[in-house]
Amino acid sequence: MDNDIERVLYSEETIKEACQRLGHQMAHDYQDKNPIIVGVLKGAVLFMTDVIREMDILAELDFIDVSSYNGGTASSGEVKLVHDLSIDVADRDIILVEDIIDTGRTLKFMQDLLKERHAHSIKVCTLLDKPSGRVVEAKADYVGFIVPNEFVVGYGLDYGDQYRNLPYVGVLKPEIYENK
Ligand SMILES: O=P(O)(O)OC[C@H]1O[C@H](OP(=O)(O)OP(=O)(O)O)[C@H](O)[C@@H]1O
Ligand code: HPA
Ligand SMILES: [Mg+2]
Repeated sequence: MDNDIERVLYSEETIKEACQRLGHQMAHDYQDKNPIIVGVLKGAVLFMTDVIREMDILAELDFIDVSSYNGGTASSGEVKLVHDLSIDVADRDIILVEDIIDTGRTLKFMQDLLKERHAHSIKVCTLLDKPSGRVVEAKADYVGFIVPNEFVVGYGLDYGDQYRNLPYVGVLKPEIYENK
């Protein structure tokens, strides 16, 4: 798989340092709040499991699966709820954990859903933020790295459901997805 990567953006070690920084920041902010930490399937799973282990606080975990890329490199524009939460979020403090915010459509969909269900507070932690991709207004409260306007894979991020198991984040060679 490494041959398909044009260049590594964030190494395993760099990602680990980001998980420690973000985890400690959130643990400080959520001391005694017992938040529900919601991982956004599938892409955020690796980041979620690493960052929560840096958080020495009481917290519950849940997962949600929303999809809009269908394995491609561009948002379909339509976000679908594939797998819903299992915990009632009413009156609870929620931390949404994402791998990347690009157009912002996925995040806005989830924030609207949580507001409809009367969550007490909603904050967002993302490993990667691609502000150049925004189509809708969407902002994260805890950000690992700002990425350039390129399609990245690895550490949970996919192209065609592949590359998620790369231990680093890298830029996919355009020839892999061009003319597909
Ligand atoms: O800001 P956006 O343009 O909405 O893109 C960000 C979302 O897109 C990707 O998920 P995807 O829909 O590919 O599902 P996956 O996590 O299962 O790969 C990524 O994991 C984010 O959840
Ligand atoms: N890589 C993988 N999945 C994504 C990206 C990306 O750059 N942007 C939105 N979903
Ligand atoms: Mg994806």
